[in-house]
Amino acid sequence: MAVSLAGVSKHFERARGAPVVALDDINLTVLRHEFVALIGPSGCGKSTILRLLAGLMPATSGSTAIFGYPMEKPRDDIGIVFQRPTLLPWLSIRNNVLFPIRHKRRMVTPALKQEADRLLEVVGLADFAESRPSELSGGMQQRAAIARALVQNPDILLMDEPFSALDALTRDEMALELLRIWAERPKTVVFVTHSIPEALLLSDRIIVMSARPGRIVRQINVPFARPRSLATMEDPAFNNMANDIRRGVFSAEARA
Ligand SMILES: Nc1ncnc2c1ncn2[C@@H]1O[C@H](COP(=O)(O)OP(=O)(O)OP(=O)(O)O)[C@@H](O)[C@H]1O
Repeated sequence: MAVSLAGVSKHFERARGAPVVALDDINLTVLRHEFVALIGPSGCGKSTILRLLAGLMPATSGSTAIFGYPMEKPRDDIGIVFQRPTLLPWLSIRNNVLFPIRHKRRMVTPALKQEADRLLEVVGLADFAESRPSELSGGMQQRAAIARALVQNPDILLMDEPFSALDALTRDEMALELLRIWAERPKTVVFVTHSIPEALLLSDRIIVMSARPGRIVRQINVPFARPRSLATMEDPAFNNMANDIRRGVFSAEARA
């Protein structure tokens, strides 16, 4: 088991009024090398789940474990891609990608530098390695942030709507690239998205959450064979499943 949440609730205190119950009794396990997508209405607690798994904050109750160990603080074997790129403005794109390694090991070997350049190539930024973040578009910065999350080849990758800042074509390209990277270097992925087709294209299992307080209302095993490609999305079964999930997400049950 790579990831497990057992009876997890998260309340946020507010300056005024009762605390916000963001998550209520979440029970979720993710197997090693499984690719899981989290979907659900805005504000249902998807990002909160990722932040708990990343060790960025504690749960109010319940337990969170990574590889069987209670999650208490951020770990080096977890890569995170947030909704926004969060690059350091004074560093070049290459040095941003290398930042987690520099931070951890204090020195960067030529092999790691090569790996950073390889990843920049993969995300289409080879020509921008020396540029500063401000010289890149939002989507390009996000691609750099994806390369940064991958540079340590983490066992667990947490991705919070990582492609939402990208245009539709780049988004599909990056999704397929992520699948390729995942096949080449298997890892456990928890991927938050608002896009049902993206969740179907990428994941082994889709977790559907209800509106706040966030609960898991449905889990769907995605049956499409791998490797997947854009052709997978042309399969009529793909559309049927997407429509079925869409109805579920918008149903009274999901909003209860
Ligand atoms: N630091 C915080 N302080 C107070 N409330 C918070 C905090 N972070 C999240 N919340 C609240 O918790 C709930 C869940 O937020 P979260 O960001 O996890 O939702 P989400 O499903 O990721 O939303 P979206 O799809 O819009 O990104 C929301 O009601 C939000 O207002």
